[in-house]
Amino acid sequence: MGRRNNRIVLENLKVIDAGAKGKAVAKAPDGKIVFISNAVPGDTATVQTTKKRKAYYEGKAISFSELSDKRTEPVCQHFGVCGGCKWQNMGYQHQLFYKQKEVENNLNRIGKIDLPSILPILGSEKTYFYRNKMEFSFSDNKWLTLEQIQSNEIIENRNALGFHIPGMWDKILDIKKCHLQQDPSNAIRTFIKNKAEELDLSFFNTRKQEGLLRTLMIRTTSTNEIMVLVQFYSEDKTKREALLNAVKDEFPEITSLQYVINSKGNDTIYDQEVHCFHGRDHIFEEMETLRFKINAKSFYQTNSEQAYELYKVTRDFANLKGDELVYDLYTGTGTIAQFVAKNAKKVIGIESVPEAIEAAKENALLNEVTNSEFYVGDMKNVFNDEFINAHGVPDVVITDPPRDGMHADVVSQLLKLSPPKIVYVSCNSATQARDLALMDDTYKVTKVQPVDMFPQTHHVENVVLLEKR
Ligand SMILES: C[S@@+](CC[C@H](N)C(=O)[O-])C[C@H]1O[C@@H](n2cnc3c(N)ncnc32)[C@H](O)[C@@H]1O
Repeated sequence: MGRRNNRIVLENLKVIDAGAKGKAVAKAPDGKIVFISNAVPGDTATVQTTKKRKAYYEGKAISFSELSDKRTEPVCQHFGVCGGCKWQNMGYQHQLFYKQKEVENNLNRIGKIDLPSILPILGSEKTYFYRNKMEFSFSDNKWLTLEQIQSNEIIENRNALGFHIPGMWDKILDIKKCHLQQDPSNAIRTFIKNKAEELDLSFFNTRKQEGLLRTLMIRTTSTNEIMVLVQFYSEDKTKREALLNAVKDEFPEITSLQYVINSKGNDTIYDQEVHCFHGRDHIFEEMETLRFKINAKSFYQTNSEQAYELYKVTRDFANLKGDELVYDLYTGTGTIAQFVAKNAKKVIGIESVPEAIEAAKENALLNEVTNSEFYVGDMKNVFNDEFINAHGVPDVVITDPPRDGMHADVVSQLLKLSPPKIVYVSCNSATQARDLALMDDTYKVTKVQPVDMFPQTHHVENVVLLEKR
């Protein structure tokens, strides 16, 4: 162990695993665990620590004496600076291995429950260009790389259109090409940046809260529809129209060109009026025989192809016969509810975002799904005895909570109702494991299927079937 700049340098650590938040894992000579960014299991790395805690260190690999055979060349020029695809330097089969392992570890270590053998993770056919939604920020305070700073070159144009540097709210990495969204996403972003500069539209400065252009959202669908939304800080009709007309003329394939004027302190558009500049105010995504109308504020799973795989697993696990009352908790825009509706007597979706419930109802009408109902509210308040008395005791519950998992009151209510089957879809197997442990006396886990929705990242979805003991 050596010391440099008051930080500990740990030399020649063998990286043995990939851990939480996608960090590589090694053991320090003093026995503590070291979580390392920028390394791959199988590497031998010298690590500079950035954080020291009682049981572990956090740090960054600064050199390697041995490179892992699990490594692969990252395709993206922004890898290592952009926080988006931290596992791009690891082969996809190895990414899948560590995702599967994370699910197994969480269910075993946190859940401490009897498990069936966990089904092999469903990998994604597309490992790049799989996202249907990207959001970029404009900034007049571009992040400079170490090379740019060291070159002493005077950089006059500090405009950027890209992503926040991890942990830095006011620094934006100027993205040249992102490998996550299909064409023409990159072409649209590049055109908008260049055109904005040509037309002299100022880029936002978050600290000073100045500048005209704030954010850009691009949504694409598997049916090749495109939505583009530009967020401005203030109204300058001449400049706004000049930019949006140029975008419309350059990309006639855009289905929906919209804008927002948002002068408040943060970028979220959810409390803002969205104006349609050209085309429709929505696009359509399709899944099997269903069509989903998506507007600028709608939630839709960001990997459409893998969402279809996830929903198929959910439907298989539910194994509906047609006479069941199904509850779809945390229904979002009601996509799972509508996906399983034709196999059920009735489906009831509950969700806290009112706009999502409006969209769920609209999509159900559009899809002629007549046996679904949707209700809005916080789950722990809505999913109560009064609601059950009014709507009936479920035969099957599908639950797909956010990363925090289910509120303890929701778990208690599930146990009280104890439907024969619960299908638990989760984007965080650690909180899922916690909830499964709470239900273990009443429910046996009979199937577990991890699904990869986000290649090149450590994130993994997991579907579990619980059957009443
Ligand atoms: C992981 S998403 C699932 C969405 C949906 N099942 C789908 O596949 O598109 C979780 C959903 O839970 C909703 N949500 C979060 N907290 C909630 C709460 N306390 N009560 C009800 N819904 C909540 C979110 O708005 C989000 O739509």
